[in-house]
Amino acid sequence: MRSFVQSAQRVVVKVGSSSLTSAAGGLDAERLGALVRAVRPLAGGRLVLVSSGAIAAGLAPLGLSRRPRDLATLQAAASVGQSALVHQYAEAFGQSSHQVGQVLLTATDVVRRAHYRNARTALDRLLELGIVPIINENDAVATQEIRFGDNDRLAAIVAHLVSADLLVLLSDVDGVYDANPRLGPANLVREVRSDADLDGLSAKGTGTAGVGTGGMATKIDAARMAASGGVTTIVTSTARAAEALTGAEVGTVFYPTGPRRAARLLWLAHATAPMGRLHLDAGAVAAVVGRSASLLPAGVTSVDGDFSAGDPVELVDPTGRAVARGLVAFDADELPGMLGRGTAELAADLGPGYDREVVHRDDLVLLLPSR
Ligand SMILES: Nc1ncnc2c1ncn2[C@@H]1O[C@H](COP(=O)(O)OP(=O)(O)O)[C@@H](O)[C@H]1O
Ligand SMILES: N[C@@H](CCC(=O)OP(=O)(O)O)C(=O)O
Repeated sequence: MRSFVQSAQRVVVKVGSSSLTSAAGGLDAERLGALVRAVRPLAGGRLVLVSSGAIAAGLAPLGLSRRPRDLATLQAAASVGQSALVHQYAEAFGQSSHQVGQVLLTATDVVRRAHYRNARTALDRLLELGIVPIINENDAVATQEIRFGDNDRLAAIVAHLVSADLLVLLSDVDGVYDANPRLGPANLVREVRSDADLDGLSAKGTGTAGVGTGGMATKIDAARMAASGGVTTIVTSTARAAEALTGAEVGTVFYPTGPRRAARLLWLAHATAPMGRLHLDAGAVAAVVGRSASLLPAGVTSVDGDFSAGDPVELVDPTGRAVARGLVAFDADELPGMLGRGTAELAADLGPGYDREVVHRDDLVLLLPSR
């Protein structure tokens, strides 16, 4: 038995579209009901559910037989499907008198400091009130640029946002195998303590006929991301969820590989699309990487990209290697006139608003050596 599961006070469970849809596509109320029965013992303060399935649930009402390709129709399907999805959760949890609360997040909600605090406060309060938060990406308004992209990654971020002790990623396969088990014989990977345990693994293909976006590769990325921020993660199937949540040795466990980090910094480190690049001189690299200092305008030699204040950018060393990511404090078009100059001089010249860091140390993450 796994004692870390039995002692977990807050657990984030993520369920994929593959576990909620019928073979014909569309939402399957029975499968959803089975999932709810499996997670119900944690409901009422310990459980946060991250559920996919909005797009799958929206297909039939819109008369679509498969996932649409264009963003606007996807958004429409998600909008229609999300309400059906949450309605079904409300009914299923309602059987044990548990209330659910829908929370739809976009990437900006966990990057910008004020939004991040707001999301955290809202989730904390829901849990204190004994309500089960049902989280999904806000697909109806998310654009390509500001997407989490998949709910596995979103669940890893949510696990940090609520300071969860445990993240459980549920799918239609009972763990991570060394190759896609649907395509031939494969061996279950029981434990991942470092990236070396994943050497040679192949994670191509998904189980869902095009309604989900994850696949095993995104679950592995999300589990590594959560583990790098100190959250233990189990990957297993919905069918084994009840066992996994009582501590049975099922699925694949990713053990923590790093200390706990704020969710927004975790997202920043793993954000797939920085909006620009700041080129640093050697002194600035030494300050930022070696001494965890803020980045000042004096150490920036040039800037690429079209970003606004608050956007994620990559910090690169003089050889062009990305060494860190951060939330930039100025718009791209403000920076060229500031580069290489001291903050006092900038303040005297341009005004007091310019006497500050280009990237504050609290908004900076150093990239993992493996990246
Ligand atoms: N190495 C692997 N181990 C386990 N499953 C794998 C692997 N590689 C690919 N897969 C596939 O990933 C699928 C799960 O991903 P997906 O269907 O996207 O799940 P969900 O919709 O639950 O997020 C499995 O059904 C399996 O076919
Ligand atoms: N947000 C989307 C799901 C995206 C996603 O990651 O799907 P999945 O791989 O099934 O977890 C939806 O609700 O349809």
